[in-house]
Amino acid sequence: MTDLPTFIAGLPKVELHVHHVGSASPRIVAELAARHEGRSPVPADPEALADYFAFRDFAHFIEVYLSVVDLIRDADDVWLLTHEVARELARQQVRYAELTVTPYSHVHRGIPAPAFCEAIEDARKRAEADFGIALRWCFDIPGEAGLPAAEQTLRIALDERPDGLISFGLGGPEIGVPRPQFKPYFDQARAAGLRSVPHAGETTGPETIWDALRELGAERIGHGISAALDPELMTHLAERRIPLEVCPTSNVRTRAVASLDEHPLPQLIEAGVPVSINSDDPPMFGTTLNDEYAVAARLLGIGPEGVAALARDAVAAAFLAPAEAARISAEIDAYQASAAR
Ligand SMILES: O=c1[nH]cnc2c1ncn2[C@@H]1O[C@H](CO)[C@@H](O)[C@H]1O
Repeated sequence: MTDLPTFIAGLPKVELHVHHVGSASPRIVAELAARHEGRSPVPADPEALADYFAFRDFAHFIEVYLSVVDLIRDADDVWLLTHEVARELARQQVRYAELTVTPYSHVHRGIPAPAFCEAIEDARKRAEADFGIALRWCFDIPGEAGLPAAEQTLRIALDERPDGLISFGLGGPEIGVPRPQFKPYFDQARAAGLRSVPHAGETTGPETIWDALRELGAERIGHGISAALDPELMTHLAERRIPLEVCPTSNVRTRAVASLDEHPLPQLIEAGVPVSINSDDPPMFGTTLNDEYAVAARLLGIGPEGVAALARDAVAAAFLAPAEAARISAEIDAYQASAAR
């Protein structure tokens, strides 16, 4: 049996909770910063960038995140970012990824919605041809921008409707951004066939998750880690098979959780809550999806068998067609069998 990091590196995976801009690697950020020389607080030097991605608290994280969003100024920047994010995911043997994109933030900075959607779609198709990875989009509302952003995100989703668009989300801070106010927008998105995947229970308690389920029709929950504080909620998630998109290192780096040893992932798994392991904003958190599987393995005390099971659980939680999900699961089975020899 190969060692666990090597096993994880070769394991076919899917990723369900990873942000477009949040995945801009130091190299891409440096390239974008150089393109718009001097008009950004974001350091172009990868070393200095590592220090720049050290967050005092969640609000500071959002502030830094938005400063990277400011680097993306035109459709070419969007294309470059998207194609490079796909390259990095494929390098980690990701076969399928649901990438969270925040169109409002880019349109708000002057990139027309049609040009933005054309750029992500073209990069998505090129990535499939170049790297063999299937990308789909979650369009999320930046919660800090409130109802005007909800309105525009819904408009872009319904008017542009890029082929890769499959879900509708809500990101940004939860504190001061109650979920029920977004119900009209999620109702319309779901009526149009988009799947509901809001963030909830990352920086606030279980009641935010209950709101996301009851008011926004959430089919999966972004993060959702505070469910561990509410046994009734964990039972509900387990019985209804509503998956949480857990991003362990993100929660520590944004200070949502004090340390990995205090991360509630083991309690969630113990309660039978469906969980997928994800990286969220990998370069910002100094991690990768492979690293997150290694963190989960350590927290759960599992080896290759358990890690392969986590990968299958993510496939089961994905908005994949059954045949495609079966194909990726079979690839995981074959890989696990060959690694065991
Ligand atoms: O871990 C996270 N939690 C919440 N929002 C996040 C996270 N990572 C990235 N964003 C993104 O930050 C944007 C700010 O406008 C939000 O749109 C959200 O998508």
